[in-house]
Amino acid sequence: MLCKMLQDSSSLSNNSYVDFETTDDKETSSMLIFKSKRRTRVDLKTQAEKKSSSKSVSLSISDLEKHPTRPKRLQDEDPEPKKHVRRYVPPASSNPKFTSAKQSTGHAEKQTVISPFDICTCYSRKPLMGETIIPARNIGNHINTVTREILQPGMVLLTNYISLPEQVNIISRCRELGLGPGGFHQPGYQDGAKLRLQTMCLGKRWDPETKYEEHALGNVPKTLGIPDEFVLLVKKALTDAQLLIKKNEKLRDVEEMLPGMSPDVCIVNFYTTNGKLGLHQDRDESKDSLRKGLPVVSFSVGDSAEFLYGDERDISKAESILLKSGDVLIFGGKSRHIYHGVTSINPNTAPRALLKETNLRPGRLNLTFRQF
Ligand SMILES: O=C(O)CCC(=O)C(=O)O
Ligand SMILES: [Fe+2]
Repeated sequence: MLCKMLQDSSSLSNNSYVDFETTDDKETSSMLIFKSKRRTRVDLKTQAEKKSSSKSVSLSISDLEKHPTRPKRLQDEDPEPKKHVRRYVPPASSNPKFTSAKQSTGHAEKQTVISPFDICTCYSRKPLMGETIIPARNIGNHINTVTREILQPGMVLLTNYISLPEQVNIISRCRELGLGPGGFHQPGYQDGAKLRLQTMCLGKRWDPETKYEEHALGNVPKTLGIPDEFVLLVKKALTDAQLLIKKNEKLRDVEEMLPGMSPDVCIVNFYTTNGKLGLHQDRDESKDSLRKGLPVVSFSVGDSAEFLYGDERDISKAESILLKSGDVLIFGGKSRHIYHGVTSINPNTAPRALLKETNLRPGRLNLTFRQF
């Protein structure tokens, strides 16, 4: 393979670089060939090495001919033992965002492997038998009590609603699903613009460009459904929000202000500490769902976030709230069409006990549930 690339690089002018990527079933390597008058320098990097330091070796053409495969020296110099990284190679699809890009470069077959985004820094474990987790309400010295607040008609904030074991389970399920087919990826638009977060869909698929159009998603792998325990938690939160409204407002039918719903869409977002999401409306669901004001139910886990909402797409007129780990925000009925977005993630604000249990990366996991 190396010789083939070098032959191909013979067409290169001097002092020029060419970047090859090769993939075998174990790892992806990138090869940067720098050609000058006398020598050809080859930089070999695995994906992991690409992120840290690169290795390069300067060899003449004759040296290289002695090393028809990856030079031994480079293999021996690996500073760390290789970690096993599960990689997903998506099938070619009509959707450019998911294309695995087996492109013919004219020099070598180039195949881009999309490494799934891992929301945890290393393997997170489930508690062992008999091992106790600090309950969510006893993190630190203060008690985190559940509060329920109506922010405006149809919009309810339940703070500290999701218990610590439930948050641990959310992270572990999302991590597992996020590493598999159809898992976390950085979504974007056809023009190349990208959202500043990682996302995946459970249940029905949504994409910022193609929305819910199934045919536009080509042969992207089908995702798993929404875990049952997530659905139960959404329904419980909705019932509690409705009870709060019922108690506060003299209404004959609470459904008029906040209807119930059965989620069939869950968009999971992961924001690293510089992640954000501009003001937008969630209005890609079916006409019927939007007309009835079927609510969006949002779970926050990890670092807290500055969340803006308002009736106009104008940051200066928007209200701001802090969404913390374990909070549930619901907006339906008259609030279903609010503009909303995330302006910042507050680093180092995730509960310590949660990080200890899960090794969640710095950042915030957000799940929004809707009924299409
Ligand atoms: O992260 C959040 O709190 C909001 C996410 C959101 O608005 C969306 O996914 O549409
Ligand atoms: Fe949204």
